[in-house]
Amino acid sequence: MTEGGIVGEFLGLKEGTDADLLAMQCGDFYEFFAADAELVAEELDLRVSEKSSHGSSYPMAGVPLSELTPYLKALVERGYRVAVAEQYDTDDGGHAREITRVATPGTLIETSDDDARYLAGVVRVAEDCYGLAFAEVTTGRFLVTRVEGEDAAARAITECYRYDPVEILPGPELREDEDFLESLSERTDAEVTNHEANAFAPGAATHTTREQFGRETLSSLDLEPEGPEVRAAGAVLSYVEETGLGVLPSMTRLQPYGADDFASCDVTTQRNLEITETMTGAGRSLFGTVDHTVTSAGGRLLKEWLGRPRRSLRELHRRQESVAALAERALAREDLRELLGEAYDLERLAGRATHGSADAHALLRVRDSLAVLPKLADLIAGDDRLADSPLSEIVERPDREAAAGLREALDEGLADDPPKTLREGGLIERGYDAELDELVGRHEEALEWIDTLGEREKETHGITHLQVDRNKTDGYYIQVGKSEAEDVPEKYRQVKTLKNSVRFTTDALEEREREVLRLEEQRGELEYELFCELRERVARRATLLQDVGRAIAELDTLASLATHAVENRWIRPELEDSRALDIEAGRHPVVERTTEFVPNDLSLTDDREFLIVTGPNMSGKSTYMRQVALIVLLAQVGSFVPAERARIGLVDGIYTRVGALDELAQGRSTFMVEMGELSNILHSATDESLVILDEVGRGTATYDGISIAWATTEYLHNEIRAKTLFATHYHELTALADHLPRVENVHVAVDDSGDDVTFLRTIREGPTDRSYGVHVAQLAGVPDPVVSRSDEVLERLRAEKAIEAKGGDASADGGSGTQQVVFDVGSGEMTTASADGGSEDEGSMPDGEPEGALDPETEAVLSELSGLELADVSPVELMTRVQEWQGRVDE
Ligand SMILES: Nc1ncnc2c1ncn2[C@@H]1O[C@H](COP(=O)(O)OP(=O)(O)OP(=O)(O)O)[C@@H](O)[C@H]1O
Repeated sequence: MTEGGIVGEFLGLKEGTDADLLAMQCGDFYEFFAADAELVAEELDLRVSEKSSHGSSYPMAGVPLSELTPYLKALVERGYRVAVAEQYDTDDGGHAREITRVATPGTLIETSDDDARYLAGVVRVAEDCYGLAFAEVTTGRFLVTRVEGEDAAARAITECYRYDPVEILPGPELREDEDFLESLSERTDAEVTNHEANAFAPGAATHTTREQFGRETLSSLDLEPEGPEVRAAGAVLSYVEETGLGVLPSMTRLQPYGADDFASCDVTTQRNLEITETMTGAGRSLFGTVDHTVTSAGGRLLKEWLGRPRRSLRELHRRQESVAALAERALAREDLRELLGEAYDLERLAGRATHGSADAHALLRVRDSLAVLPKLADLIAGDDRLADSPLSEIVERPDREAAAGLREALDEGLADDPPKTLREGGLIERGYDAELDELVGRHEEALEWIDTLGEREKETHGITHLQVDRNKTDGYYIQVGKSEAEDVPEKYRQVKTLKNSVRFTTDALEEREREVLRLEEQRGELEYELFCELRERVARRATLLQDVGRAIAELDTLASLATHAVENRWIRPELEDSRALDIEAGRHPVVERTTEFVPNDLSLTDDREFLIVTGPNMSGKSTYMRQVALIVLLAQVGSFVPAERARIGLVDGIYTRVGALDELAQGRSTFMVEMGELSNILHSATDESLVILDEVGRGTATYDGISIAWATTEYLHNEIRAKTLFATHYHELTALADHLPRVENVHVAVDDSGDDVTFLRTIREGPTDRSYGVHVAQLAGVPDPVVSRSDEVLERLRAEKAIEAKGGDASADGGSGTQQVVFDVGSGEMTTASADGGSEDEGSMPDGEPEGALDPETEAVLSELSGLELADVSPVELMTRVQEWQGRVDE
């Protein structure tokens, strides 16, 4: 022990670690001292006591050894890194402690959370080149990728969003990059940990990676030694090792993936399309709607698929074929799902076995899950339709012979109902090990001798009130009623007198007792040894468990897609390598679940690539566009889609600009966010992409907005040639269809033949000429006088086709410099003219003579008008203001 006593030892260990908290073993407890004790007590509601050590008193809080795990979990899940120091015996007969592990969010193997918990490493080797590694310590998954190009930083962040890591290790070069770190913290909830810089060094990282995955792995996977992804991987491995987890054996397979494998679906788009979470946090995401998986691994895989649409026709056809087969065979599908429900999370169990934290029940779960595989295979083989589908490949992929061998070994080795403890016997089945059987035989024999001793003694010595029993303090004893205590034979030695009875022992009983204890101990030890052998055998088969787990997850995901397709009348889309996008009677996969949905068509072809979608507020423009994006996404996941027919040319990416609810909360201007997203799309989209734009330009003054929307349309149409749907309230844009060959107008129809306006939710060809904004204002409860006045203003605007703003005096003394401003609603152009006849803008000059000097009220109105920030006022408020100004000027 160090000089400062136990607390001194604690503080010394604490100083040597960068963990936030230290749990130090002291006998049967893990103790936290000093500030750590107070913090832990506060977080976990523990009682704080005082510990005197070397003349001072320190706060102390502790948890029993066996209960550390839940506390550790709770602390790590709250974001703390917790070091654990274990006690060992020293040569001089005392105790000392050393830190054996640091539990962090990304290395928390004890999690009971079904979601994946990735630990990520990110390095930047150049402005336009990042390497990423994502490892899941609980399952052993280990993925690496490289992102390159002008937008590499944004794409690296998108990858992080996609895997949603719980802990991120940025390379040394990223630690000062505030923009990057800020984007990371906006996009993920991960803890950021600065792991030692050396671990990211090219040489060291390559060495670590080779040590872990094998010398030849890098070349066989086509990964460049010392490349960015290898550096990220090496750092992650070194961190896992340093935190003392020892789960490294479950990380057997390095899986590189590339940008070309997947259609791009960046963070913004995933959020806009509400794939795994909704923008407001309320309602259902796409995942929440289509998830019918019955295993947690299946749920994780489905989420991953939805976030990563594919581009390979082959892979998609394979998934579609499987979904189709399962959709057709309702009974077999239900049987399959029932079987899947019997499987546990094999990937996670593999992790626990390699980590050494699997108990006998965990191994039984491995056994039972492995037993599901042949049943799944039989079920698939027993149905022609399923047997002829790629589902057979999925169940044949894992090494079934090895799986059967391991299952048998577990079946033979493990007792059916083992205790929770590992060292007290009862774990191993009889017949598994001859030595154990012999020990158990002798143990049972000795117990039998003791069990029957009472009867024998009664008979031999004629004592009626006699029984043989055992307790902790006295061990085995013969208990005789007081009235007969005098009559016991000589060999009885008294050990204790109670009120009504006396306890005795004999040499023979003592000897048997010693034998029982010795045999119990030997049996416990041997069983533990045999159990550890079994557990190691399972650990050595981690890859097999991962394969079987993956097959089960895949079947579950495919069965889930099939179930949703059947229950919601989804159809199999035709996929092709073309630019076609043809959807008949398409529906929104989430909205259709809660609304009487009106289906709509979409047709994009080589000469019709860009649709301008107009229609009143609330008519369904956004829903229509999102539904198209979601149908394409689902098709590229391999799912069926909500439509009556769909022909889909694969896209290389889906890009959206929709809303910015959450960004607003973070204090950025809506317009800045909008333009940032637009800029990203214009840089990233290609002629094979699908672009969805909702109301671009709305966040700024009208003329700027129209101009930006106009130019964006031209650029997307002329330069990029992406398939685009663009919803707008700027009717001026509909004129673009006359100028740009592949632009067409569609609108969401309403019925206004009666007094009221009815939303028909139907998409029709051509532009709309009205926006019914005033009607929506009325629906929203805007007071009647404002609504009727708005109608009047609107009528006037329609009739005159121009808003005329009478100009004020340019000079303070009311001189001659008056101007007129005219916004021509038809052309969308604004013109101004000064009173001396000079035109400041190109365009038509308004008729009429300039007015003379203005009265003060009009001047006041004009000054308010010129000071008005259009972006800050809503249309309804604007109308109210105009109404007020008109009143003041008319007087
Ligand atoms: N095809 C449809 N069938 C049934 N309901 C629909 C359909 N399309 C949209 N809706 C419903 O209409 C409402 C308005 O839709 P949406 O938000 O898409 O309108 P919008 O035209 O984009 O509105 P705004 O221009 O004000 O943003 C939503 O509540 C949606 O559920």
